[in-house]
Amino acid sequence: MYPKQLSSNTTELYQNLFNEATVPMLIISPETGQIVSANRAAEAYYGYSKGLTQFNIMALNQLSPQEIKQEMSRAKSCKRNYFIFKHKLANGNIRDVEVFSSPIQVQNQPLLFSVIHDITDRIKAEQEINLYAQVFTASTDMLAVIDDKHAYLAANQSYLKLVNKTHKQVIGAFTRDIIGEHAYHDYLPHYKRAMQGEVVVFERLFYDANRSKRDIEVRYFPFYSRSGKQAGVVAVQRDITERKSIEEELRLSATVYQSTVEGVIISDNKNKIVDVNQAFINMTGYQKQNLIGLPTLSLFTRQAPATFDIDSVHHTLEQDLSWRGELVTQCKDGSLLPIWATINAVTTGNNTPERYVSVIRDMSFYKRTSERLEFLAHHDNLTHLPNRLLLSARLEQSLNRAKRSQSRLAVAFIDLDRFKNINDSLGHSAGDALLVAVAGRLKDCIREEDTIARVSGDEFVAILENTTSSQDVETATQRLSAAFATPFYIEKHALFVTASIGVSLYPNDGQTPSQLIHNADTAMYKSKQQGRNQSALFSELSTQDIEEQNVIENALRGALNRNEFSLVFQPQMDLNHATCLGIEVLLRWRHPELGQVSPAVFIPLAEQLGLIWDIGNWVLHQACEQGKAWHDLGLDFGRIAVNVAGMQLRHGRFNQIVEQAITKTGFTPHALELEITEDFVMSKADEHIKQLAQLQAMGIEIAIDDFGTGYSSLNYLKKLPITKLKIDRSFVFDLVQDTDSQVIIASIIALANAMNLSVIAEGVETFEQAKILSQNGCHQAQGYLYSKPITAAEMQHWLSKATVI
Ligand SMILES: Nc1nc2c(ncn2[C@@H]2O[C@@H]3COP(=O)(O)O[C@H]4[C@@H](O)[C@H](n5cnc6c(=O)[nH]c(N)nc65)O[C@@H]4COP(=O)(O)O[C@H]3[C@H]2O)c(=O)[nH]1
Repeated sequence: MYPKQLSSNTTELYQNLFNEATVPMLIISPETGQIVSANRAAEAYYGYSKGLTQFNIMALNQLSPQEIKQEMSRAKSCKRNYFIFKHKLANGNIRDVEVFSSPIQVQNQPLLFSVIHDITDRIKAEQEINLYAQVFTASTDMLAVIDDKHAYLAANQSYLKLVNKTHKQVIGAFTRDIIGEHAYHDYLPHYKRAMQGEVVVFERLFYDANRSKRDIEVRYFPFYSRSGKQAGVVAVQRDITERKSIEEELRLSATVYQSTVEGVIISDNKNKIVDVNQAFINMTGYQKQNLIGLPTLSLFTRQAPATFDIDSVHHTLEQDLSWRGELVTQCKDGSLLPIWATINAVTTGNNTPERYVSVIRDMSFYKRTSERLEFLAHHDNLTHLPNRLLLSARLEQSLNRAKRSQSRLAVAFIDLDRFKNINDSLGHSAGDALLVAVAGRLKDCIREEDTIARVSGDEFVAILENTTSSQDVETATQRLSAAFATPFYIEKHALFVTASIGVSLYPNDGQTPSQLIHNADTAMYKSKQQGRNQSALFSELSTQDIEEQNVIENALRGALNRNEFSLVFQPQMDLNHATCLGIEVLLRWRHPELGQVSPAVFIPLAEQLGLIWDIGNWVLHQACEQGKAWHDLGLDFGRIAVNVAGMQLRHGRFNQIVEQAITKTGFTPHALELEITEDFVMSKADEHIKQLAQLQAMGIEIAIDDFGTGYSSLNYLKKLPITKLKIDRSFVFDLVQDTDSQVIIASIIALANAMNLSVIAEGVETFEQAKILSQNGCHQAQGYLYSKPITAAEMQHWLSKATVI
């Protein structure tokens, strides 16, 4: 509905107002859109002075005639009275305009009165604000605007997520209420600085809604009102947890790189060195600056291992982008260092190598350790001689050589005589020192191509190559024996040590390492039986010797049950009165096939096999029974002396067994004497003082057998509850000719006298020996001169006669 018609005066007034108004105004025909009239401000604005009425208003909008039509009909019917268009000015600028249109009627013609507002700048500003708002909202940084009263003016989604609150809860709320008292106090000093116009950057830990720890970087910017007054702070917070952990990883990697004990070489894509770490410098002694630019692989020698091939390393690196293996690098001082290298390419996205990282591990320690382990596996720990394993391997090789060259070789088995005595009397450290010294001498007396090995305790085996003639064998054996010609000085003792040697020969005595070693052992055993300190050839052993060796062990195991043992008796004489002071009981073993076996052979074997306990108990019981029987017959024989092996004494129940033998047989303990070897008793003197004292308290006497062959301590001799020393028969044997033996015997006698012990010599065969002994103060003797060991019946007969010879 258009307003009613105006009077002409009013029309003129409005016309003037229209023309002079500072706001651009247009009068437009709603039918056509044609500009009917434009005021001066409009002409100035559009830049068409006096020419604006030639335009259709919509032409300014650059619409098509069809669009103009539609727009006009919309304008006529539409209730809204303003529109926003883009109008083109005369200078070609396009401006955003807001058109306020009011329908008027002039001279019955319906017109549109339009006021034009240029809103280009406002729209631009709005667009800008809108853009910022979008950025603000969408930013992954957590943004909040806080006013000077600590209240939130704005907060974006990320921030709301961080504090786990809604927009409504946050806006207008105080920071203290949203982030909590603790965080508020943390933030406060930074906020205060920002409120003084500073840009503040700091980091802090934040626990998110899931209670996971996050690293947050906070930036506070001051923000100002239009008046230029600071209105608050813009807080930009960024979750730097990932960045921090990457930084941490990098820092760690850098620390590892510099502090690792493994050398690291970094090279470029042409494998030229760009950096090395300190460990590599320490390892090789090079200066870093001298290495930069060198081809990495040039550091590794082509020497060892033999399989190393630089070209294949290049090839593998190109193909697999990694290589690992054993190499050798030459250090600055020229030494060669075994290393384990792991080379990996660092690639770009398309798998092209950008860098190579070589990690170098010093293998010298492992090499040394494995060499050491290898050595230990094949050598005896004490003497460092080859052990049985290496001996077998070497013998195998020697045999192969001998087979090829049709030559001969000898295997010598060397066993120290009475080594156990030394161990027992001087202790294990002296025993060990002796073995080391023996090993040294044996090593010195063989040729370079020969081998000397230690196969067990005091047993050594030598491989003597190219021993073609029997003269060669004899010379080699003599050389081995010569190793024992002079005493060994161990712990201030001069030890005269001998060895029994057995020799087997390839090809006659065996074809394999085990056959040859076994046969040399058998020959050695024979030389022991023959009285020690000699050598025997396996080829010279009788078949019986060899078989005996093999069957003796089995035979001994059943000997007691088969009643193969018996006792013989040998009187002990008073030289002054030619009366019997005692009787030594000696064990005999007769095997149905082996015949009589010497105690020198079976007693050590019984000890070795652990049979001596039962055998010894049997002897003790039999001896007591026999003594009782003779007592019952009224025969006077002084004491019965029974040999006791070390192993029996070591048994916790020995004293009990003695007591039982006495009780069961009814024999008097005062007529019993136990003979204990010097070696054993000295080695365990402290342990056995109490045990022997108990026996002595029962009335039993203790004598020390084989005196002079061991290493007695005077101190222990004084402490031990003993009453008698038995001079070993080896001294008596050459008493007449050998002044050394005379001196030793004189010393033993003097010692016994000084300690108030009685002394008896064994093995007396001649009157001359008896005379010298007597002259030196030894008035007791035992030996073939008086009687060989005889059976119980013979002894009984001997005793029942007038015991005067
Ligand atoms: N050449 C020579 N020899 C003489 C003479 N008078 C005695 N003999 C021998 O000297 C050895 C003395 O015994 P032993 O030193 O205790 O040495 C004994 C002893 O250590 C051990 N033995 C013997 N019977 C037993 C036993 O029942 N138990 C233990 N544990 N060992 C025993 O066997 C060793 C050897 O015993 P046998 O062969 O019986 O050798 C005996 C004896 O027959 C002589 O004038 N000239």
